Amino acid sequence: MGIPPRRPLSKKARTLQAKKRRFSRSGMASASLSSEIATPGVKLTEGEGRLPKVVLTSAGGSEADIYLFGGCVTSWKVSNGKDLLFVRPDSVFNKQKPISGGIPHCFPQFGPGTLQQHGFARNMDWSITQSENVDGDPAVTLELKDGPYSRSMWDYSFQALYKVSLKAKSLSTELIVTNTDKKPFSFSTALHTYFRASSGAASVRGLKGCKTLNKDPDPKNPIEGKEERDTITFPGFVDCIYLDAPAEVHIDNGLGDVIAIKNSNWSDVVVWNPHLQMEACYKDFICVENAKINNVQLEPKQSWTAIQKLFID
Ligand SMILES: O=P(O)(O)OC[C@H]1O[C@@H](O)[C@H](O)[C@@H](O)[C@@H]1O
Repeated sequence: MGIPPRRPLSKKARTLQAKKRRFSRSGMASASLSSEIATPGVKLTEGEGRLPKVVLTSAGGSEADIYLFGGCVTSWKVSNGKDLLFVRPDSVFNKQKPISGGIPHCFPQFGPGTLQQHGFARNMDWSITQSENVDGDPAVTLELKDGPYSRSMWDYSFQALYKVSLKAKSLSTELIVTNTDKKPFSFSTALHTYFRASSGAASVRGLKGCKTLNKDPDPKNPIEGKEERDTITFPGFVDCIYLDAPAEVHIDNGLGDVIAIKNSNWSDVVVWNPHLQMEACYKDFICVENAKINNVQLEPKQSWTAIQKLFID
């Protein structure tokens, strides 16, 4: 019996096949593409530099962009169209450098340390493993696994799952790191969130009483202290770690918005503004980063989970 002749593909099937070919060439997850495309409010598109980008659109009118390169959320637009995140004007979208803006990952090192600054996760292609839409609220889960590039720096087998969920007034992320190796490993991590702001008018509340590690003037030898202020402002260069921070912190972006950052298991917060080190853009953002500064130790098969929720009134 010969091979039966193939039925010609419909236009929709041809487009899907072409997309699958395009993204699998660059190492992206093609297996998940069809289910991803079938999920309302979740779309895989080409972003800047033709890099694959997931766009989430909620029934409540909010929108979020997530680049697979770096697993980086670059935009969170609330229903009035305002983007509450910031991407630095010096960002490049060519995989030669991490995307400098939005919510880059720092993993498996916050730094400074023996690996590259902030680790390699922001320099690797993540893939889509799942997408869903619950009552008009979309979510996508990205995955990062070790490969030759990560192994050359950090010789461990791991899986990181990163679920980004969008609602009308919130953007949530859940990070699950699993040790898939036969030996234990340890890591530090952060979500290096860039909030659009008028830095001269912006402030952060909720960190009073925390133990601080001030990285100014020397990031390699931070000065220990305690935060005495109710409200942290940005009159100059700021680079400070807050240890054992509370589960909720508030940002006034100086542009008319108050954003609540709620978290579970992100024990620390980093507050950063480069001031004159980045003369072109320091006035336009502040970074408030949920972080895990002290190492998390994972035995084989163990996982660590942390959730960050950004809310707007
Ligand atoms: O320019 P990068 O690699 O994204 O890092 C920016 C800053 O990130 C902050 O989290 C650090 O506390 C700073 O010390 C650092 O300079």
